[in-house]
Amino acid sequence: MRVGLTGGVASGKSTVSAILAELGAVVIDADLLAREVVAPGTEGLAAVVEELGPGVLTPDGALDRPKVGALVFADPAKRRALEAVIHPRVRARAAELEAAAPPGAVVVHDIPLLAETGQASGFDAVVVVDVPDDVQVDRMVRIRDMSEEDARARIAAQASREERLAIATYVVDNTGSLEDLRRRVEEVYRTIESSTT
Ligand SMILES: CC(C)(COP(=O)(O)OP(=O)(O)OC[C@H]1O[C@@H](n2cnc3c(N)ncnc32)[C@H](O)[C@@H]1O)[C@@H](O)C(=O)NCCC(=O)NCCS
Ligand SMILES: Nc1ncnc2c1ncn2[C@@H]1O[C@H](COP(=O)(O)OP(=O)(O)OP(=O)(O)O)[C@@H](O)[C@H]1O
Repeated sequence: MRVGLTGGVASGKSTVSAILAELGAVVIDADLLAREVVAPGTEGLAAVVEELGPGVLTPDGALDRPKVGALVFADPAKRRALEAVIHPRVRARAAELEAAAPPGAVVVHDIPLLAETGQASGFDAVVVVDVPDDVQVDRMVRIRDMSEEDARARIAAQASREERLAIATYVVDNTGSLEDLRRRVEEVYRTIESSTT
């Protein structure tokens, strides 16, 4: 069983995937892989430098993530260039991890840009974590200390709430408490598990 998990920035995907992992799913996290493939010393990092220039490195040779974020969320062409380096490498690594999952596992792919990259049809089910834009902004500003402008730029780089809901098999509303979220995720997981038997 292959499940896609998505949602806008700061909607609660990582929180949902942590609950799904506790419930027994094998979770493959695209954001984590997107860091691995540009770790210091990788050919992925060299390819990013080729595209965006050496100014995107910190003095110790790592990707300067805040700097790259400021660059690519203000310039769609640069964002696409970065994605063209990172996405194929993330997909290859995700496929390797999936191949190593135990037989019969529920494999959850946590992919922020699942709707944007047209991957929905490749999954048996798609779970969308849904909150209004203002809740995303509030969580980025309050918890992550981002400016409202940066938060809105990231949202603007993503599919709309409606575009994501259109590909959902299951919608997980995350406007309530963390306890509400856990209850809903357990309910969805039970339904997914029972659909595999
Ligand atoms: C621009 C980068 C360096 C900023 O790093 P930073 O540590 O601030 O953010 P992080 O990687 O943890 O991403 C946090 C969230 O930002 C959003 N986001 C990231 N990349 C993108 C993008 N290309 N388009 C739209 N939203 C994005 C997602 O909601 C993601 O969950 C980084 O996000 C990146 O390398 N992005 C390009 C790769 C990509 O598309 N990743 C997303 C899934 S593979
Ligand atoms: N129901 C909730 N109530 C209060 N805070 C929440 C709730 N759900 C998530 N959060 C908090 O909001 C923040 C964003 O959640 P999380 O990191 O799970 O989102 P995400 O979608 O994975 O983000 P990103 O797109 O940046 O990877 C976290 O600090 C998380 O603890």
